[in-house]
Amino acid sequence: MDKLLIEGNGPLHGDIQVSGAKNAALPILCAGLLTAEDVHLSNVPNLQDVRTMLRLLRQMGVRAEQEGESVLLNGAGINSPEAPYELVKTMRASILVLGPLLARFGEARVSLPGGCAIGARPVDQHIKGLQAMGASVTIEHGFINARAARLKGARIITDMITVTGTENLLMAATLADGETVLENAAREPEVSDLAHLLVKMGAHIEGIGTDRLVIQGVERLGGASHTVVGDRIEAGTFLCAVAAAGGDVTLRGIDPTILDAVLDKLREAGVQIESGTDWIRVRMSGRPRAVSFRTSEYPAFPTDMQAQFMALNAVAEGAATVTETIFENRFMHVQELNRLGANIAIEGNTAVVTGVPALSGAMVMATDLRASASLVIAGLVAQGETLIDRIYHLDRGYDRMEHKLSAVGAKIRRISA
Ligand SMILES: CC(=O)N[C@H]1[C@@H](OP(=O)(O)OP(=O)(O)OC[C@H]2O[C@@H](n3ccc(=O)[nH]c3=O)[C@H](O)[C@@H]2O)O[C@H](CO)[C@@H](O)[C@@H]1O
Ligand SMILES: C=C(OP(=O)(O)O)C(=O)O
Repeated sequence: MDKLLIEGNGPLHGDIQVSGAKNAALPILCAGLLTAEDVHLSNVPNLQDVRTMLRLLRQMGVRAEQEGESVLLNGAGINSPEAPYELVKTMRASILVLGPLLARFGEARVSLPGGCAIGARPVDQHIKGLQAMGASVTIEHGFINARAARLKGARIITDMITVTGTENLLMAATLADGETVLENAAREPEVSDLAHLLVKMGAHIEGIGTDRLVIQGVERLGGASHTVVGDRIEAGTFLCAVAAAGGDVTLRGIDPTILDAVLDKLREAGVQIESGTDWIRVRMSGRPRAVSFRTSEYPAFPTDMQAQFMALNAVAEGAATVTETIFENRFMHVQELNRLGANIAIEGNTAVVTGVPALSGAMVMATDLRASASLVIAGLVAQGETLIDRIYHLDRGYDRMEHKLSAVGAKIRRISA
């Protein structure tokens, strides 16, 4: 199993190219299931989750050619509308094949994703929405079996805001008979990016970027070309790294307006931010100030940035509270940060972080994707060496992170077992 070895090494300087967003690329790859024509994608990040999704699509009979950050999909030859447990268990986003398969082929068989380190993460709202559209759904032997000769438009109000739930129902609705209204829809930029691709494929969608999506179903969708939006969470992670370690770094390939809540908190922490249409420059000297926040749905502060800000608060001046409202178990990084000398106490869904002047390197274990990122940030500022085990979590969602950080002066290297 690969590990990352980091030596705390002072400020970071230079440029970093941000990759395409994992959470946009995964639903967008699934949209390739909705058509028999070619879908050309660019800015697809080089991630384990993308490789897993391509494997899953190929197994169903999709032709998927990948060259660098471009992917060409063709779903003319799909012969098996099924997502097996072996792939779903490694990547929960596999559930995103359910809506497109059912809408285009009238049937789908998708392994139920299990819980994961950050919470139980049920998919009841995906199922409820498809049932409202006339699907018959049974759950047997760990699989969701869904059937519908043709889905029918419906008005669907999900019990909570769900990102992949909105994406699954949106994709299903594009080929349904009649109008679907998705109330309480997720407004995350990655949902909008998917919707923009669907429109290019011939879908009729109104309300993109709002919490009410209105979709007029069409008989079929065609091919399209699309560039995946930049990854705001990857960008946010590098911003936190500079905020903690100090330095002057410009991130390229990222729209700053989709990071408003994160940039606000960084400014509050004392970080200097400048930005243009597709870049963000971050400058920091001295110790950050601790910042309190609570996670919430977009456009508020993202849960996927909570762990990285916890690492930043760990070395900040003062104390702050961090409240996690999206997932019931997303504080697994706290124990590991404390192994590095942080002072963090958990009270229910709130963590109280009292900043310390310095962390000290140690052996730590990554427990999930963003927990891994928080340990990398902590390792960059800790005195001495930090060895992070189980970085397969990091590889799911970061494109060559150690290369990008080395290029701006970090002492970080992968140790392959
Ligand atoms: C691939 C992808 O895009 N992953 C993102 C997506 O995950 P994901 O789409 O899985 O997260 P959701 O938005 O669905 O989850 C939000 C909350 O709703 C609950 N819930 C959700 C669906 C459902 O049917 N029933 C239910 O109870 C979840 O357990 C969670 O507590 O949004 C999360 C919240 O921004 C991010 O952290 C993930 O990075
Ligand atoms: C929780 C995340 O991803 P996933 O939904 O793929 O597990 C994440 O990107 O932080």
